[in-house]
Amino acid sequence: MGQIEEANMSYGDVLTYHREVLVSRLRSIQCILDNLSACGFVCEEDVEIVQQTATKTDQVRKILDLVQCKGEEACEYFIYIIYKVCDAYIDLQPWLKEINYNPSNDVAVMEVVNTDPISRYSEKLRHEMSRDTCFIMSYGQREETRLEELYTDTLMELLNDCNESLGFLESLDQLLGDNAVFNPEGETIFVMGDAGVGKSILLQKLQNLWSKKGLQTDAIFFFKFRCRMFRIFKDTEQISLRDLLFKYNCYPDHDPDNEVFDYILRFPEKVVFTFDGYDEIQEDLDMINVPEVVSPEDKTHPLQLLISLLCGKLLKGSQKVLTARTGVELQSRVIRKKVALRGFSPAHLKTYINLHFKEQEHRELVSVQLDASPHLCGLCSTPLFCWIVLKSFRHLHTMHDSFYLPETCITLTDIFLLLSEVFLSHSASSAPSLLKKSTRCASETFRRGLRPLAAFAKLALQGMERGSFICSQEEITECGLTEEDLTLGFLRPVSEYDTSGGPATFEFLHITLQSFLAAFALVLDQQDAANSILKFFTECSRKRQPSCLPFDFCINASKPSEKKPFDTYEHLQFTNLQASCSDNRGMPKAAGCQVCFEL
Ligand SMILES: Nc1ncnc2c1ncn2[C@@H]1O[C@H](COP(=O)(O)OP(=O)(O)OP(=O)(O)O)[C@@H](O)[C@H]1O
Repeated sequence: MGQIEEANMSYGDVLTYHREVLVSRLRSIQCILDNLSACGFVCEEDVEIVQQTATKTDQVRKILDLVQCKGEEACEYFIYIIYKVCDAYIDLQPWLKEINYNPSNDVAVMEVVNTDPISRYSEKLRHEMSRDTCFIMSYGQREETRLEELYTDTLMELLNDCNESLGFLESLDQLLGDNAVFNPEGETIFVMGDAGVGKSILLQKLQNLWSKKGLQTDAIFFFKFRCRMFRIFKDTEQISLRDLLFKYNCYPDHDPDNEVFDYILRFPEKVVFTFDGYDEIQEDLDMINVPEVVSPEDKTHPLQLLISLLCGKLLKGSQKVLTARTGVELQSRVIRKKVALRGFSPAHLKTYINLHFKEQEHRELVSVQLDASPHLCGLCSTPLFCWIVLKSFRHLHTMHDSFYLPETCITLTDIFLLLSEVFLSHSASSAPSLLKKSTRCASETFRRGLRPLAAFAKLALQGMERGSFICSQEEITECGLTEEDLTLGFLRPVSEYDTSGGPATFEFLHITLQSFLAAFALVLDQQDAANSILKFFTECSRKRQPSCLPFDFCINASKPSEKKPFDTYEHLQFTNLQASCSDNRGMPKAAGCQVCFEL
């Protein structure tokens, strides 16, 4: 026999006694009907009668009447459904505690299927999130690696509002926890770090953990956004919060009564958001000059929605993780806690090498090379550069049986040249003979690959001049690139936000690669005067005030609505750096590059 506090009461009596609570708090009616019907407690006609009843509360009354007519077993099963599908009947969980409900052995063997739209949507989100996050995209579309086979922890330093260290996060699953929160009123967890330090991968891992229920949170919804997505909207475009969530993540199925959205509004603490790459939209936010939106029903510009979410004007209490490059400022009152990504420690680097190379002999050879070159090793604390370096080692080994990089003192320029060589040699080589490795001849590879390389460089420069990281098929063709060139790996498709079914757009594998190629285009163009090589320097010298977004647009009431071509500066710094490196090879060595890179 199951237990309820009013020990002598029958389940039927409990339903009568607590009828008011049940009528006012029971929401997901379909799930109750589905299960009652599957177990034969109600027939099709009963279901129709309930569904034809006008209001939700009257529907609950009808169901209560029905189960009470069917007897004790039906009444207990009704309570058992509420007990089992706790997400959907979250409002009634305190009531179950109050009556001290424990299922009887008889009812515990009965099946309950969760057909509630909220739970189903949560499952759908988890499923899609798991599918979308289980691979790390590398080498364009050429090669994808399972996240779990390559993900390595990085140093995650907790900071206070004065950027003083509060220690290090032990593991990523604690990111959403209360540890090191310096401003409980703040709504946003701010993760910052240099280009390529692994901010996006960290979010990907976080999303993947949530999809597998491996994250310390009881959030049942998780919405992920790349901030650059917000740039695809025209200035005049307006959307609702519902569209932002569902259209740009995933739609709830079978939810005629909008229960999912209502639930999100009622229980925002059950929602996690990640917004990746705030630096990419900082200037766009500067231009917004209308007051913040606070109504979840209103349509407004998506950037307004973003600001309202980050400030907690919308869905207050939801958890938000925002990433940005080092140097981007947010007002402290918005920030709940701050995490600075510091890249791989020597121990992480060792783990990462071991994941890359299965054979002990190879691991040792690579480690010896890295130990012999402190500059190279320094670069490898940044996961992106580490990935390039290790890929290059692997490529040299596969193609030429060698594990030796050309110089012991290596600059970023060398690293990107090596990456380009790897890409270009893919097109040049027929499969290497099983017995004989080819002899490496970098100059020959570049000579043969000059046409596509110059075309990619032109494309990169044009994008840089426009302040754009996305290129259309048309621009690609105009630069003389063929379909075959696209498979080299310099570009990767960006299709995630192309809901209109329009032609595909592309982005460079990484923004630093685009910067390098843009610099390459400048030095390639022999017609250009020497001073034009450094043309982005003037842009970077217009140093901007650190922004106190997301509030300063309220203060600066009117700003020009025209978008400036040079929105952010770091990639331009990088282009300048590469241009000056290329102009005088070997001058700023890797460590120097690293310092400039952080400017
Ligand atoms: N934790 C990690 N484990 C393994 N590889 C990583 C990790 N972090 C980053 N990488 C590698 O570095 C590359 C770049 O990482 P990511 O795109 O996350 O950098 P980022 O900090 O978001 O850069 P940006 O500021 O330019 O957007 C990844 O594609 C991946 O190959």
